[in-house]
Amino acid sequence: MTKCLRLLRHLPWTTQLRPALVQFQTRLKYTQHQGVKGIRNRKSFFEAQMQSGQQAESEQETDTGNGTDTLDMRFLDDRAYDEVAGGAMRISRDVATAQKVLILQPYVKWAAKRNTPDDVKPNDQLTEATALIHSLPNWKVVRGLKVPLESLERKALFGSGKMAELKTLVAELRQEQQLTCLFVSKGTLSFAQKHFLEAEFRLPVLDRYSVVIQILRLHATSAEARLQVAMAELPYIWAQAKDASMTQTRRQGYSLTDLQKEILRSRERKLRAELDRVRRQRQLLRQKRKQQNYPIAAVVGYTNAGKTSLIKALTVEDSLQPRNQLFATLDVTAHGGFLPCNLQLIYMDTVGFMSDLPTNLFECFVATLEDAMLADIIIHVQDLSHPCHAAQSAHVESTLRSLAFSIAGGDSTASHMPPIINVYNKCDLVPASAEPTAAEQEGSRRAAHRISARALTGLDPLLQDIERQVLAVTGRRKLQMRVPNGGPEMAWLYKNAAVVFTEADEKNPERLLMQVVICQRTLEQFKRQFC
Ligand SMILES: Nc1nc2c(ncn2[C@@H]2O[C@H](COP(=O)(O)OP(=O)(O)OP(=O)(O)O)[C@@H](O)[C@H]2O)c(=O)[nH]1
Ligand SMILES: [Mg+2]
Repeated sequence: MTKCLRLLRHLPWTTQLRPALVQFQTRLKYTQHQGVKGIRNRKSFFEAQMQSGQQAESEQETDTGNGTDTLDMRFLDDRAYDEVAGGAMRISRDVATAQKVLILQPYVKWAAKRNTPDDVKPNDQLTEATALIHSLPNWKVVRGLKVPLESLERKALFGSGKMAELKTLVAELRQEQQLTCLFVSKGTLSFAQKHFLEAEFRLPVLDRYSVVIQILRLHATSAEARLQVAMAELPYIWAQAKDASMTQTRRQGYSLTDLQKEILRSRERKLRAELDRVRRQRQLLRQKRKQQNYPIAAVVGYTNAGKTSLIKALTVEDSLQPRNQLFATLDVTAHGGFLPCNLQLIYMDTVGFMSDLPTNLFECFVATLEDAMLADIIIHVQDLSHPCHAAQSAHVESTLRSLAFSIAGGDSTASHMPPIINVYNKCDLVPASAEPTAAEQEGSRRAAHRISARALTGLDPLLQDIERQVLAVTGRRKLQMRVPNGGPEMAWLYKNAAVVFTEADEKNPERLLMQVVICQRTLEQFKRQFC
């Protein structure tokens, strides 16, 4: 069986062949939370290593416990905290509650007239706001409106004429369609703005921060993701409370008592302690992967660009479920795949980025994104069919740069970014004959692979490029070696290097020609042992 597999892998690597291969290969997945599942048939080996690693860590650091599986999550379910959070976010933790939403997309009139490719138009903002609401089950958009404004900072947000118009509309929608809340699609509304609008409309008013938190709460199923989302809620609550106390709204309903402040502080302390534990756990896993010497490719990109779909296409991993929802992936998971040269590679799936969100919302996910920044290469997946493609990729690139900067401890000279491979996904949705858009012109300057993760097109050249970059960055080389046929050298190379192909030596039938991909360290080991 193993021989058969090897033979199969020596055949040219084509997308058509891949599904057939998959039936034979046991592709296993590693996740932070379910323990390490390793790659190919090395699961038990990797798990044994993990256990010994965990033991070593708990021997060294007795206060760290036994990893994320034993995280104490009970404190997350805290009614007193939920009340405080609900007061700030205007929405309960219960995501199952049906909501009928009116979306108001405010935009600054003069800014909307600018016409650079990186500018997101109000129409596109409204589409993104609608997608946010549709990411929550049982939430329906009753109507979406763009509202031109002079500035987004006024306390009333809208002028008096606009306000009267909106009030009439809200009253109508309440009667006809049982409207339950308003979503003002702006990063955060100040407490004063929210309070004022709620008094006028007599309905709860949500901003982007609170809607995104609600989506994250829904999609966070693993222990780590739940901790991170819980942490992401706190800066928002503190900011709202600070704003409320400045506007002296004790009488108006939202200010924190000393007891509530203590509830928040103690929750923050516990969350920090648990997240530190998660971080150490991640570092340990990174070390293990380094020891295993598997090259790692982090797949990053704007939310819904198709990161999970691409990994699924490259690894043919059945368990991966791409979903047409924003922030579908909240856990960094690793998936084993093969490069054309037969080298095993780990693809890391990551949480998607989104613009117009306060940075502290994503600060909590930095620990997971660190994995991406410390990978050997980054694959930046972009949705070419999206009208704001250029703005989205510019946002991802600048976030990556600032992540690299913060990981380097704020030292710009030390900040390091792995090589980036740009991938334009969803090409099946872009008419081939269409005039090149601004985004595409931008792309031709930056050399990107045009693929469709759904239609499985363009993947072979992409894999070739990934291979080229991985070999270069990890110092691996392709070598032709002549070894005794069936000898220990051959077995050693199969075990420790990636064998691209083998063929009998025509001049000497007792010898075998092996093309292998090998790193310098492994080559030295080989020489020590056999030469
Ligand atoms: N038409 C088309 N749809 C695609 C393609 N790739 C992905 N999709 C769809 O786009 C949606 C999002 O795909 P995902 O792979 O979940 O995107 P993601 O980047 O992982 O999203 P998040 O995890 O939410 O950040 C799904 O409905 C996919 O089926 C493609 O090449 N063509
Ligand atoms: Mg995903």
